[in-house]
Amino acid sequence: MQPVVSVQNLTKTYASGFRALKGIDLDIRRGEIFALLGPNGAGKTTLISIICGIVNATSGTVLADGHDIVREFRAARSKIGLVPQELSTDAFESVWATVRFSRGLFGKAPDDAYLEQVLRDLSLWDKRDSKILALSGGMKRRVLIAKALSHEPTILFLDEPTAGVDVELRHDMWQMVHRLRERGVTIILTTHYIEEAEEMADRIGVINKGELVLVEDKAELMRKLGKKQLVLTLQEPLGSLPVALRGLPLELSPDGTALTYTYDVQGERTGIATLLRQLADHGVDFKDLHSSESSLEEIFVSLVRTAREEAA
Ligand SMILES: Nc1ncnc2c1ncn2[C@@H]1O[C@H](COP(=O)(O)OP(=O)(O)OP(=O)(O)O)[C@@H](O)[C@H]1O
Repeated sequence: MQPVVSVQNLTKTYASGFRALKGIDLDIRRGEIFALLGPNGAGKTTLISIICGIVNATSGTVLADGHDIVREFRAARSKIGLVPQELSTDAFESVWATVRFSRGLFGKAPDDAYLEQVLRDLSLWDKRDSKILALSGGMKRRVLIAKALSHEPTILFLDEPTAGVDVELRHDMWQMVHRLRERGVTIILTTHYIEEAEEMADRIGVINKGELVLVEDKAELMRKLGKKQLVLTLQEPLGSLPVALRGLPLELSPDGTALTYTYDVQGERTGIATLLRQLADHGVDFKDLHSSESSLEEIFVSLVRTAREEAA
């Protein structure tokens, strides 16, 4: 099946000379929920802003539902809904007027029944006559989503949808995303949160320093992320790892006082019992032991490293 969004060799260098995107190739499958994950400044917003026609690319091409986003801008844009991070709408208008106006901008014939359904799905129907100005932050976020859906897009971008929102809105948002997917809408969201990607996405792309370092099915990625570490603080510093222990996923800290053992949480055996036995056999005593899960940062570092090694 043809991808619904096709990004080829996309680069962006800002006027400052900063290279925000360094040759991105990415195909989004029709009907999937795709999460773009990356640390601050990785290039997520730049990438989706280019696809949505808000920022010009320096080079490369993007097709949205088969339309070139530059040569066939209107056709491409009409397929796309964008929920930005911040609200930039006329604060003095009512919710209803805002969504009707948004729909009109895309040249769509009025369809009040459709818009009513969108507002009801977002628990905004009761607020339809309220001025945006008078709404709470969470309600304003809902208006952003309603606006993005007003012209019945087939591709919906959500930029950091749940950053700073309360539990109820987060829950509603996730439900809405699943409902839209059932209707065949493709959803692309950016996030800092592994949990959010884990909860929602079919596939995950990791972007770092303007490069797409990995695109993978969620299940596969979660398997890779499922690493835990056991840190042992030693009684006596070690000059080096005993030879017999070198085959294990063990790392000695530079000062020789701690050993870090990395294991796969989803593996059948953690190997910890064997590790402890072998340490005892080789006279390595420890005074403290604690376990930790890999932090998002460590995951990124390890993913970047893996991607580089595979490319080499
Ligand atoms: N107009 C601009 N001029 C110069 N540099 C910019 C401009 N817009 C963004 N950048 C830089 O490009 C890089 C990528 O920014 P972008 O907003 O795409 O990142 P992001 O992954 O969305 O980050 P965040 O999660 O913080 O929103 C950042 O280092 C940012 O400072």
